[in-house]
Amino acid sequence: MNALLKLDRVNAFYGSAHILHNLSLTVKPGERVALVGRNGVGKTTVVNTILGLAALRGGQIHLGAHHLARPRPYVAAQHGIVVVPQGRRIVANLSVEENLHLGAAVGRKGPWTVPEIYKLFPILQERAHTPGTALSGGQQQMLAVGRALMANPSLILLDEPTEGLAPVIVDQLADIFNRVAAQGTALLLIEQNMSLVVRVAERYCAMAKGAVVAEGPVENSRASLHDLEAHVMV
Ligand SMILES: Nc1ncnc2c1ncn2[C@@H]1O[C@H](COP(=O)(O)OP(=O)(O)OP(=O)(O)O)[C@@H](O)[C@H]1O
Repeated sequence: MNALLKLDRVNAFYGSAHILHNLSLTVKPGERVALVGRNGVGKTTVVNTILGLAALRGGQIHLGAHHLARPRPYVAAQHGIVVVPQGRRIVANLSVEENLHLGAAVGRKGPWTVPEIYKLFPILQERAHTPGTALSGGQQQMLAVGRALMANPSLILLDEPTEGLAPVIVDQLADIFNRVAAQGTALLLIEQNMSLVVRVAERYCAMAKGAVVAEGPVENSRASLHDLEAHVMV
């Protein structure tokens, strides 16, 4: 079976700044992969390159069987790959429910509808008509995940979804990510909180200086946590 996402020796730039250096990475259907590494190694740039927000100049990206010649955000979504961006980017003048509908704009059919999102996140139903940005940080993150699910993706790229959130919210999100993955959606989790990574991921790719430099299995164990922390310690 084709990988959902395959980056093969990708080089990416912001202007003349060369950020990704021959980076290779694969996510298969249903897989839960963590992309880890210190601040500034280029994790967000991996996402930005898939979306066309950083310039791809060398190497290849495949989304399933599709060769991504000109990356654009809507092209990724059409092929079932959606992003929960760092900072969430909830649209300020839209309600919670309107923000959810935005996620469905790509028109992919599948199990996720507004009522299904409300079953996953009852708090979003309670606050359906509130402006999205009036929610707490944790609730906004739930909204960002719900909005991504509305595109009925085969793979969700989560860019630091727990940044700045209280441990109790992180626990809730870990549970949600596991429920979403159990239903068959693959995850690529960019995360600094390794205790979340060991609860959600089954494999890690560690980055340094714009390339993947190590890969391995992840288990919900102390040994795995220790192993992962070595890749992010400054
Ligand atoms: N728009 C931009 N223009 C130029 N350089 C950028 C731009 N965005 C990021 N960079 C640089 O690219 C490098 C990689 O940044 P990136 O955000 O991908 O790292 P990261 O691993 O996601 O780190 P963090 O955990 O801090 O988000 C950094 O040196 C950063 O300063």
